[in-house]
Amino acid sequence: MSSMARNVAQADASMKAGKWERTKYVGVSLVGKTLAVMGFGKVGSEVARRAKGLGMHVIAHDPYAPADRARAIGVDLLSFDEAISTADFISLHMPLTPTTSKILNDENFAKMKKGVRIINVARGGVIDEEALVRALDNGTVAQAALDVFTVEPPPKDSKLVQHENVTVTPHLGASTKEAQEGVAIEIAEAVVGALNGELSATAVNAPMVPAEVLSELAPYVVLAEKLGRLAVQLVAGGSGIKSVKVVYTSSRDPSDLDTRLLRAMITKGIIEPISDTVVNLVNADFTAKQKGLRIIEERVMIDSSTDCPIDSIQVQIANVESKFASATTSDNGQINVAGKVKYGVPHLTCVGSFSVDVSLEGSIILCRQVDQPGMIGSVGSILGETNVNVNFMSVGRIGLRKKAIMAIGVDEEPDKETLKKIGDVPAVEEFVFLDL
Ligand SMILES: NC(=O)C1=CN([C@@H]2O[C@H](COP(=O)(O)OP(=O)(O)OC[C@H]3O[C@@H](n4cnc5c(N)ncnc54)[C@H](O)[C@@H]3O)[C@@H](O)[C@H]2O)C=CC1
Ligand SMILES: O=C(O)C(=O)COP(=O)(O)O
Repeated sequence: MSSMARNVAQADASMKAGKWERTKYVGVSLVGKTLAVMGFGKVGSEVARRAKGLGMHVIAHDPYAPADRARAIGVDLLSFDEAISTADFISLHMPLTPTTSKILNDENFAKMKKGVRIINVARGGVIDEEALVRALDNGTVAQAALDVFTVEPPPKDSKLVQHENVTVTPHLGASTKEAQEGVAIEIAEAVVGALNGELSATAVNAPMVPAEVLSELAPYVVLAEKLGRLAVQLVAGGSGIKSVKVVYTSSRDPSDLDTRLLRAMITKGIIEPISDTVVNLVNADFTAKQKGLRIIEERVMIDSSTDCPIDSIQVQIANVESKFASATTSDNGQINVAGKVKYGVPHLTCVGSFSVDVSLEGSIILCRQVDQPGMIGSVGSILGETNVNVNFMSVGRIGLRKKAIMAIGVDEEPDKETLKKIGDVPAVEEFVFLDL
């Protein structure tokens, strides 16, 4: 940006050609100018910090960037149109995706201030290069500094590269000794993380989920997997599942909700307990297809004042026999479980038509019984006799002294004898042990 604004490259070439052109290379100051940082990620936010140090007024556009991070750096996050139409300098730092491809085109150049200066060190494809040549020729864009090109290296006769108001470098953005070492460490850490089963935002063979979205969805990812594991353990025989319906309720617009990761984790939860296949974000959809498992997703928008990405996730498995009849909600044997994230912890909130409230950690014993006094005591003492520690208990009932479900969280797996004793308690009509 500095080199472009002060014509350093052109002046250097001119002097080396034996000239002394002081008036030709009068530049512009950066101080007091407005810089629009398009893409407020790792690079964009560092550019913003440094530009503020140069006395620039910095604005940014990034549909995923948290407002508090921008505020902490003293940058206003604006809409795309507001950002490009108010800036004196526009610096691109977003990834090349179907949405950002040729995002700077004739239509958008026309919205910019006359004499704007463009810097692209992101990816060549985010600019329509022919449109940029037109904008340079008609003076809309005064100068451009480009490190990246749609085709690299660009053709020798590229009008853009040859343009006198364009400064070019051959994709040198990350070419410092320090950056190369940093990138090697980052890759090694990502590989170790992936091998340890952590979610990776940078895997090239998985659907791209931006890091910001990934961290926001993290507790829902755990919830999705646990609900899948729980639901499959309610299927008698464990297999024969053909169709799973997942309903996400959220106050956000359904098109703002990227559920690929959650779908992958539900698939993982359903498949892993009943097969040797390891399921991850890369192979989830393929594995589901291979196993004849159809996952249908439905997004339901609800009114809510809390700004969390998802209110609840419901997993329904149709046309199977259930080990625990109370988990079925219809005559065709549809198993239905639902959960929410509460204070960052995934909770089971619904089994069939019974409401419960149980954190999805450790293992769970679900009992269906008649709602009557002494049940918690009877089952609790049986578990206590064999030193099985209860970490929570929740009872959901449909009416006073009618059918009820008791969900008991246990830290250890009870032995068969202990489970049989629970089943023998007269008021217990059915029970199931679920390993999460
Ligand atoms: N020239 C070079 O040698 C180098 C180029 N790069 C490129 O720079 C870009 C930024 O890299 P990082 O900051 O490391 O990536 P990053 O992933 O940290 O940041 C990218 C940001 O772009 C945002 N974004 C996504 N879609 C957007 C849209 N439609 N409009 C505005 N913002 C959007 C994301 O939310 C994210 O905050 C990437 O394209 C990368 O490939 C990065 C390093 C060196
Ligand atoms: O990290 C990036 O996105 C880059 O463009 C850097 O590319 P390089 O590693 O220098 O080939």
